Amino acid sequence: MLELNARPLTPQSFAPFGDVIDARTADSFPINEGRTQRHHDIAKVETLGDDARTLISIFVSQPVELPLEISYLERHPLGSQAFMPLHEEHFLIVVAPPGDDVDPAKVCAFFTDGRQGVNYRPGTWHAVQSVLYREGEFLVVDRGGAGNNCEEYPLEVRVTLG
Ligand SMILES: NC(=O)N[C@@H](O)C(=O)O
Ligand code: NI
Repeated sequence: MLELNARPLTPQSFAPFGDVIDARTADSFPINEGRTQRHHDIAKVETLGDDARTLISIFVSQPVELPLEISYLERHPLGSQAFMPLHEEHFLIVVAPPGDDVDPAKVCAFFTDGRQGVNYRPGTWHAVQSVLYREGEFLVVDRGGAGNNCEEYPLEVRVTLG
């Protein structure tokens, strides 16, 4: 069993896996006569393969128990997948870099601060959505279309916090 202690999510630490979606760290500029600040082009949505299209969905998730014990990671080779909390929910992230095999030494675990979302780039191995403490509601942007866009990799991981 791989044991990991989750650490705070930062754009730099998450860079090998995708983007952190956070108004506080994005480039922004005023629009709408100054009434709105546009936090611009925060994450790269990618949809690959036949009949690819972008999906917008909402996930309502029940909280996970801690320590989080998972038995597999998954990846979406044909598209990115973004999760943005709608009510400042905190969630756990377990990721490994894209590739056909997962090197346990490269598996990382993070926790978010409520203001952060993530966008997994295509092929990033990750645990399924794991909200902490209370039911969570997330806006999800990912890829629809032909082909298999969800592959699993068996891996036993236990994640603790703090
Ligand atoms: N299956 C699904 O839509 N969600 C997963 O990909 C996930 O990462 O939670
Ligand atoms: Ni996924």
